[in-house]
Amino acid sequence: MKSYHLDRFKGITIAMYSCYDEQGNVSPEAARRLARHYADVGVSGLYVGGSSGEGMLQSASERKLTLEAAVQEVGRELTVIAHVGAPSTRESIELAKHAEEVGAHAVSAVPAIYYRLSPQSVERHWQAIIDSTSLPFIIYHIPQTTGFQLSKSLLVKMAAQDKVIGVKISAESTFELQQFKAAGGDDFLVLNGPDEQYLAGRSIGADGGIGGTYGVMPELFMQIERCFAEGKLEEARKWQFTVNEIITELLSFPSLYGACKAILKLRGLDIGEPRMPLLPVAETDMERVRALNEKILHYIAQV
Ligand SMILES: CC(=O)N[C@@H]([C@@H](O)[C@H](O)[C@H](O)CO)[C@@H](O)CC(=O)C(=O)O
Repeated sequence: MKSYHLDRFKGITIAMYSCYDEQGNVSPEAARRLARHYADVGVSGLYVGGSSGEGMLQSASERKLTLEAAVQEVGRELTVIAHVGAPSTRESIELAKHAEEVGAHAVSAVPAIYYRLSPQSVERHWQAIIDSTSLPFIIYHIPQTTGFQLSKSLLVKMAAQDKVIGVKISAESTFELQQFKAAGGDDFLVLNGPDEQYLAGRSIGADGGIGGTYGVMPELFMQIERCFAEGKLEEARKWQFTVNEIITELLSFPSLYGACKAILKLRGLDIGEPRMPLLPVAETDMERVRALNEKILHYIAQV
């Protein structure tokens, strides 16, 4: 059995968006507002600095500012996981140590990006991060962006350590998710990444989910989770289909995060635009964004 309390990592964890001011600088104030909003909605946790958080587009000091703001605002109410993946192991270690200092509850990392890495390199990279703090560690498996395919054997080797408490799997195969769950064992968390498959992931063994589109409709994902936990599978499926209709529309914009941020802005939560090369919503698309926001609010009102 792991010596860490795993339940706190289950449920709905929001992959928090980046927060910038009008000049495009990281805004700790906006990060606090956004984190507070999610805590008030009642989600389980925040995943800070991941894909949705644009960690890879920010300097280490910017990432630290965002994490500090989130932990200070909601660290006593929510589980805060710091994504510390970076192009180099050295930078990831710096971020992991900082995450521990400021009170994050876990660290997580993708394999180092850009270079094609051997499994041995990735293992050494993750191990160096794990050894740099006393925090639990969650592997971030997202092969479609990193190009690294995590094998079951490496997963099993990593999961044998007390500190390695789980994997966030953003690959789209629910079969792989189930295989990782079986390989990791009962006290190893598997967290669903593709939001379109939240219910499928949960049904086949995921313990919860971490997702980017949760940020514009956390209530709907909490509803799927509630229905699933109560065994109301027909209802859970209905809500998953609703969510998928919304995600399909979100993905039709030139940038998913641009659309999500524009929606939050319409609701009074201005967290800036995505950072280039990610695109903001074009003025000509704003009518569509407004209609989508209305649709999401309509569904949220039915929960
Ligand atoms: C490939 C990818 O970016 N997947 C997203 C999903 O939330 C994704 O945006 C969603 O399912 C829409 O396709 C997450 O798994 C990533 C995530 O949680 C993060 O921001 O770190």
